[in-house]
Amino acid sequence: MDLMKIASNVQNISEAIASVVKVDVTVVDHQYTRVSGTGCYYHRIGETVSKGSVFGVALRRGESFIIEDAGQHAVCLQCEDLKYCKEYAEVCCPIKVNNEVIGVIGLIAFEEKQRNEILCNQKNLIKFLNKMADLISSKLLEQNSTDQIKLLAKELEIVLNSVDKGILAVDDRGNILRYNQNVLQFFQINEKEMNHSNIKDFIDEGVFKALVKEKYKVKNKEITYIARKHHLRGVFDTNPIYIDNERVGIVFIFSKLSDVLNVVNDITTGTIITGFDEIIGETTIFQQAKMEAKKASQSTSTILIQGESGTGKELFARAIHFHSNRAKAPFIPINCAAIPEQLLESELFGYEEGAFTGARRGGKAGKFLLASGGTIFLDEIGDMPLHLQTKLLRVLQEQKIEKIGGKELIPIDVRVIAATNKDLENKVLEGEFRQDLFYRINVIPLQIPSLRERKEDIFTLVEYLLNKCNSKLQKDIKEVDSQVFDIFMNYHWPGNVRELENTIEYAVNMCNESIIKVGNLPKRLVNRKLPCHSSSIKKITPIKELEKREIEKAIEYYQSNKQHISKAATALGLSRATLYRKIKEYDIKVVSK
Ligand SMILES: Nc1ncnc2c1ncn2[C@@H]1O[C@H](COP(=O)(O)OP(=O)(O)OP(=O)(O)O)[C@@H](O)[C@H]1O
Repeated sequence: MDLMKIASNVQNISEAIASVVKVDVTVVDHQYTRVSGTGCYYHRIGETVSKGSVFGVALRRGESFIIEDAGQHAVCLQCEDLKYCKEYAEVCCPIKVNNEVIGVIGLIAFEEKQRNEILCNQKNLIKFLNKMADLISSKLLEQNSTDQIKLLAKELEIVLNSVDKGILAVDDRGNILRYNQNVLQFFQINEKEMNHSNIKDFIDEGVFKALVKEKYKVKNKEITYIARKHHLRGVFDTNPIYIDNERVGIVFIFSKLSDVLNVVNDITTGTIITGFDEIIGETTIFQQAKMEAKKASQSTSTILIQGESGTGKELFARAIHFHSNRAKAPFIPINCAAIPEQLLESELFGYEEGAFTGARRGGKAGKFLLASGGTIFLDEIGDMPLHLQTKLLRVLQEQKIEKIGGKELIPIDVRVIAATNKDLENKVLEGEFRQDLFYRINVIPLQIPSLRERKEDIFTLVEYLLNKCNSKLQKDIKEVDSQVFDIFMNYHWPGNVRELENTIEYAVNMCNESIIKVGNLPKRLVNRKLPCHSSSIKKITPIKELEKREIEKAIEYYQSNKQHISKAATALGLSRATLYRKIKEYDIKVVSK
């Protein structure tokens, strides 16, 4: 508690007292510094008084007392300044805050007349001086609370400005009460403009009215703000401000949509960063594909990746994204075949609140919006229904999307990489895929070779996948037996690298030694004695067997008919005699009715 903080107040009070009481007044603080003074003490404000002086004693004792005969009093006799002292009498009173002495106020007589005045009014003067001491201490307390409030306000301002969201408090009518610096950046306006604004300048009046219905509490409400050249999409939350159970306003917390989407991306896909060095393959045909993909990553044109299932199309798409200058923005994959047709449109383009029954409150941002600034990977695009192909074509041409139930076209900046394991050109010929969309997405075609076409890569792939599985399953298998490689090289790998990866994982699970042997492989690979193309022979049925089956079928079908043999023979295109011969030959049982 420092009296110096209210020095000018203390001086005013001292002067007021001096003019009423007609004696000089001075105040000394707990550090023996003169804070105020009238008459000859006025010029001595700021000096340090001696600890042995009357004021020093008063400070230490913490009680009021009077010196009637200055110079003779026991206290005066110990004072270092005794020989210079011109005082006749003194009244001293401690100034206390919460029982702590923070200073002393004193009345000083420099003449006999003043001394008499003091002596005649001793009681009243002490009472009066105590009241003045209380006045000074309450002034100090008041100053301290004001300082604390100022400090709190400053701390709050620092906290509000260090939040990376726009925070804005308004009263019930929408008049601006408080805001942080981010709000100014968010709406790109200056303080003067903000001070003259109303919340309805930033959000739709209808939205503000709806807030009343929601009891001033909403979450993730979308906002589109267009003013002058500034165009912004964001979301906001609100909370009512209550003081003593009375609502006095609302606080808005604004975030940029792109920031929210980046957070979503960081949490969902952001950690799976794929580089080209994770795509394994040394053969010329595969290296060629990797080189083309690297080149494509430097452009923003649409890419169509074609290749059989499991060849690594998604791996390539990821590597292209993370090798491009969009790497810091989201990579959003969506499998067009895995999502039911009715849901695919809302997954891709999102919807507004109330767009259809069951639509989520606050609507939903589709994958295109989530991919803002980044890349969307449309996997299995060949399975996209025709009506969505039309919508996708429009989006790609106009670079704008329209949410389901939405009224506005939202500009987007998204690179599209599509992939398919179907023969898309054939689908175009059969009318199942729009030709114009095919040309629109096939700007940079990328063909990923099947594992069959690059069997030499099996060696490096096995080494890579073995390491991957070892760390996944916490095993330490060193190598793969040469007989296993023989089987791998003779197999036709319809599931490509995915199938090889799963085969290795199976073998690592089954292997209890340090080398994977034939016995650790899945049965489907080991039991294949014949070269890959001969497997189809098993499926070919001998003609005689087919003939027997068809005769049995015809006889069973006509068995309730009196002329069942004649009918069956006609149906089979045989004479009755030939049919009888074949029934005998194949030992078919005939039950006649
Ligand atoms: N060249 C490669 N190097 C290392 N791993 C690969 C390679 N190609 C594919 N893989 C692995 O094989 C699995 C399947 O790859 P991916 O999903 O990219 O294939 P896809 O062609 O997109 O399959 P689908 O057509 O079924 O969607 C993944 O685990 C992937 O990591």
